[in-house]
Amino acid sequence: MKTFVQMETDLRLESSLWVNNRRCAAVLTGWHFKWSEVDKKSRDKKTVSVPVAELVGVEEGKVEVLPHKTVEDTDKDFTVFYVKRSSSTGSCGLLWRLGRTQFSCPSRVLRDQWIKNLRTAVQTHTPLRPHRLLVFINPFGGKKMARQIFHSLVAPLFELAGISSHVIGKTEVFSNKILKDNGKIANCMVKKQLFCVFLVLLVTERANQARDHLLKKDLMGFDGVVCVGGDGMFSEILHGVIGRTQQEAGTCENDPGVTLQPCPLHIGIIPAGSTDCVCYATVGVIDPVTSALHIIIGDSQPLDVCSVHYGFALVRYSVSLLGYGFYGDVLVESEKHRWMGPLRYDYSGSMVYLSNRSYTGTVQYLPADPLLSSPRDNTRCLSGCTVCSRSTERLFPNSSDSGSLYSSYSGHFHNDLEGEWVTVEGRFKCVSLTCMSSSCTRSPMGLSPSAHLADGTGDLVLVWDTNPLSFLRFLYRHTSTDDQFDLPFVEVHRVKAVRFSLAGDTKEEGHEEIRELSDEMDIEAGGQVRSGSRNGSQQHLAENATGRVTTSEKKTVIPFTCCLCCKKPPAVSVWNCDGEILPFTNISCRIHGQLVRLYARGIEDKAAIHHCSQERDMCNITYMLETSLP
Ligand SMILES: Nc1ncnc2c1ncn2[C@@H]1O[C@H](COP(=O)(O)OP(=O)(O)OP(=O)(O)O)[C@@H](O)[C@H]1O
Repeated sequence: MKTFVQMETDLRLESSLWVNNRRCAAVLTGWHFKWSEVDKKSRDKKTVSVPVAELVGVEEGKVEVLPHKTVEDTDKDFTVFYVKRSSSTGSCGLLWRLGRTQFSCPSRVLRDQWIKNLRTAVQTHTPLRPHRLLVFINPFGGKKMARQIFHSLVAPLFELAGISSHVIGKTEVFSNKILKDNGKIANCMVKKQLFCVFLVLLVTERANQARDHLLKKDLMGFDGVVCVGGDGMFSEILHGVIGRTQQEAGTCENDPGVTLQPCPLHIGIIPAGSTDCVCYATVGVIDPVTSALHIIIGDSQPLDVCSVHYGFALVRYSVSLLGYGFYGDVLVESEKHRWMGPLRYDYSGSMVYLSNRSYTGTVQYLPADPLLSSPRDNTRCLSGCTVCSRSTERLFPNSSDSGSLYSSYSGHFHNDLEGEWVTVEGRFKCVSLTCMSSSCTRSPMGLSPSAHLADGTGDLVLVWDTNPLSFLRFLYRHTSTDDQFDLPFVEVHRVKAVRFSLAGDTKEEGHEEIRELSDEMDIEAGGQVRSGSRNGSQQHLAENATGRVTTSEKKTVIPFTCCLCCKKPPAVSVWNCDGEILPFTNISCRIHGQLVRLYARGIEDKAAIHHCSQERDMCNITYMLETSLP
């Protein structure tokens, strides 16, 4: 802290600058860059204050970015790019846009001093800005627009921030990097602006290519991985990043009791899928420009991850929804109607609802400390959430500085599996577990509105069997602000771990199903499970470094085979794990606190930001009046 104060003092720069031919008083304090018109009456005077952490780039001359980048290279001007917020309708977060202001100085010397100081401030105070990024683009995700989204909206911003998106083509070779192109693998050249940043682009040609790349290729020197796609693509990258970290740490992911190592690589999500739930729940808006700006400034949002095991074999990781019963059935049904596009979810939801099914099972859960937080406490996990920050200290107790770089957490993770398990048994409409609110555009409050992104817990929602009308009421409440847990047949528990097993009369059928699936899925002792393919997009857990898994990929046998008009409803449902069907019913789940980090900062509180900026303006006005200008 002492050094920063010192740096802040060192970096102080104050002078008159001209914006649109109007004289402004400008001050750079290390943490903020502020300017306000000096010749206006004080009550009309407005101060613009940009945190240094939110500066995107500083360039010489008068720079325009729209419709194309143009630079008028004068020697007394410079242009500053920064994050500018605007509210958005229909989203819970704020849209970020690129702010731009051109400044003129009385002399070239002063101009150069401003540029140098602004760049130094950024380099000093934003240590998590990425310098090397690996970008994966799924050209088939969502509306198949991922490539265009990246090149038209994201690459220009990366370039401004010094992350050039000039693709090395067949005729161009940059530096000594030999690159494959023709649109498959392209490397980018680097232009020195704020930083020297290196970007590698990979447009995927098949499902799981990104995951395999992350598991097997040299990742030395990369700070982060950017995913341009939807939730399925994010999940692929999540598995790659976690798997690679455990491989390198020598941690056995198949052991359900093992403490997983937190991942040093950050993940950035540029939303370009048909469902972008993880992006929505961590940023508050589905907007490629907002997400790109979070990546550029190196925001860092820890995220809890749930591991799912079948016996001593890792099945998958989940961050948003792990749901049995209704949510599993809807996924199975929707897979049969992929041709309908996104409409298939509405159609399948209605069909499954009308079939009015429920399933027996035994749920065991390990409750989280009720004194820390509760799923019914009516709080929202927003940017700067105190529950999550306190959890960082609890999850990483031996870390000397819990605000320090993430890599320093390694090896200090606290294995928090103490407590008494609770067992409930009965007939459920659905059982679901989520590590985040899982809010999305359709359900702005999400599956569990008070769930936290990074507190090391998940919310377990048990919906007991009930009549169709009551269940509809429960489902409908997800689309409004009404409390979906305030119903007599619904329970919600904040938990650290969950086990599910088939119970009662379904036991035999369940075992049969698992035997069948075990035949389909080769599991070696201590090895990982490889599940089968779902329309080419299901992600499979890969062979680990030791090559213990040897099977080839096989077709998934979905146990839930009967159609909705069957006379006899199925006794067993399936698990929906972040949009993928799990091939096992009896599973154990465990939440790993802050296992990965995203280039995000959580959902910004619109009201607080507005209040804060008003206060800052007032404060700055007073400050300006008191400051004598040169
Ligand atoms: N080149 C590719 N060809 C086919 N599938 C791919 C390719 N690259 C990635 N995938 C797979 O496509 C799946 C879906 O991708 P993504 O999440 O980007 O799009 P989406 O439209 O949101 O998907 P969903 O079908 O889940 O709604 C992912 O599971 C990913 O593994």
